[in-house]
Amino acid sequence: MNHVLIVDDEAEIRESLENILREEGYVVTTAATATEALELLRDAAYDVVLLDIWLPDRDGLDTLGEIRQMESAHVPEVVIISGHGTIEAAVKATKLGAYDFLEKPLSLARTLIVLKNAMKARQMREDNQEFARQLSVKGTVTGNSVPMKALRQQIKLMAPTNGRVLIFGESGTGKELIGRAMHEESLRKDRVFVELNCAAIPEDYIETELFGYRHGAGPAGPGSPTEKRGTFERADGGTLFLDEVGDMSLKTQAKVLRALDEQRFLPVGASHPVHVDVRVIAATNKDLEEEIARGNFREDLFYRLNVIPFFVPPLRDRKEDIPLLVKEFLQQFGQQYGRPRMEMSDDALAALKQYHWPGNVRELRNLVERVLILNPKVQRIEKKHLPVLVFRDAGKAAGRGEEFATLLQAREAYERDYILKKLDECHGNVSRAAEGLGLERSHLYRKMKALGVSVKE
Ligand SMILES: Nc1ncnc2c1ncn2[C@@H]1O[C@H](COP(=O)(O)OP(=O)(O)OP(=O)(O)O)[C@@H](O)[C@H]1O
Repeated sequence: MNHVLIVDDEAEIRESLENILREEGYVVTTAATATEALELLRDAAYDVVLLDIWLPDRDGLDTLGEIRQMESAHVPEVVIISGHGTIEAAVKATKLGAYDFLEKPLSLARTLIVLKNAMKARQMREDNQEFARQLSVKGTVTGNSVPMKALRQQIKLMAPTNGRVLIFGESGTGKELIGRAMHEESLRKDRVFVELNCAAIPEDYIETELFGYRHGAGPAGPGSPTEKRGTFERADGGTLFLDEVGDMSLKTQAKVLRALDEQRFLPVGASHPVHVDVRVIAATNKDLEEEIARGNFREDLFYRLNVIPFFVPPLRDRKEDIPLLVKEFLQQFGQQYGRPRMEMSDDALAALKQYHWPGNVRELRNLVERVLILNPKVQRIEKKHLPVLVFRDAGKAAGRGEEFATLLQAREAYERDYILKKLDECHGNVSRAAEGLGLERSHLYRKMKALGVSVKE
């Protein structure tokens, strides 16, 4: 929670701010233009953006608008920097959602205070989102296809036991939802459900995330606490959901194995072990047996986690679930956006069944939300309201070409294809694909999620 992006065309301001903020312990990146800034924001998560309202290439308010429209989990707080004569615009910007504004020449004291408060606001928003997410995902596992009915039965049967479950399935198929459903039907339902996505965390941090640290042995940063409880400790008495478990290093796997066997572990820098009572539910989109053969995953850990295997098929193999899922999402978002009784035409549903859904149910859910937002006056969603992407599989037969409405759409489609191609070359190995693309593995992972790309088994 300390990543700042400074966007200003004056090199002097960029450099002096960068030096000061670095000294204060922030991680700082700079950009001279709005285009450069938007590019950076699409590739990595920032907490606060200090945005000059007067930039050579783009209007500051437009840029602010674009930032606010980014995928919600990544939207940073924006602090506007304004010069003389642009205060009015800065005030307007705060009305449009900017957190605050700073006036040039910058006062060091005020800049630091505003930045600190913006960081706090960003943290609070994240906590609230997590809380809202926890409430909103309490839904049921929807679907009337044979495999989904079987899965629901399996959940009922296994939930009350303490057995470890390993859930296999592509990204976005509903593995976490199934993990939560298991928790809610278990004897631990009144205790916590803690999720850790092993692929979204840089390798260096996984151990401290899992086991926590003591006596200041954690990563340094402004206001970093001297100790932190890891996910194992926070999940005590409840369920720990380890997502993308195949993405842990062999070293971390050895520690997890020991923690599972002994139900105790040593936080980094601690001298005494912590005892816990945790039920672990793990999930993976990789073929772990193949990873074992390649020497990337420990066989003993695999058997420890895989007491009861669950297989969630990709959405393209159970397209009969689409109408029910759409109905459920229309109801969810209809309620959220104050538009009850939303529906979708049979034509549109048929078109959705033509598409191959590489991002699975997550992609379908995102699509329903996007269509709802982009068509504020519509109560019945027709085929013409669906994004072009859906028609790509059906090609010209559907009467829509490869036209994209915006540059962003075209770019996303291109990025998506390129990432898929790289992943294919690397046999679905995200780490190697990231290397080939010149990205951090965790960045590629976030990008894949945003673009609805999943690794094929
Ligand atoms: N059967 C379902 N019924 C209702 N909603 C679903 C279903 N499956 C998935 N979803 C929704 O789709 C989204 C993605 O699901 P989830 O996060 O559980 O997938 P995942 O397989 O864990 O993905 P990843 O591997 O990328 O973490 C969530 O919003 C979830 O609520």
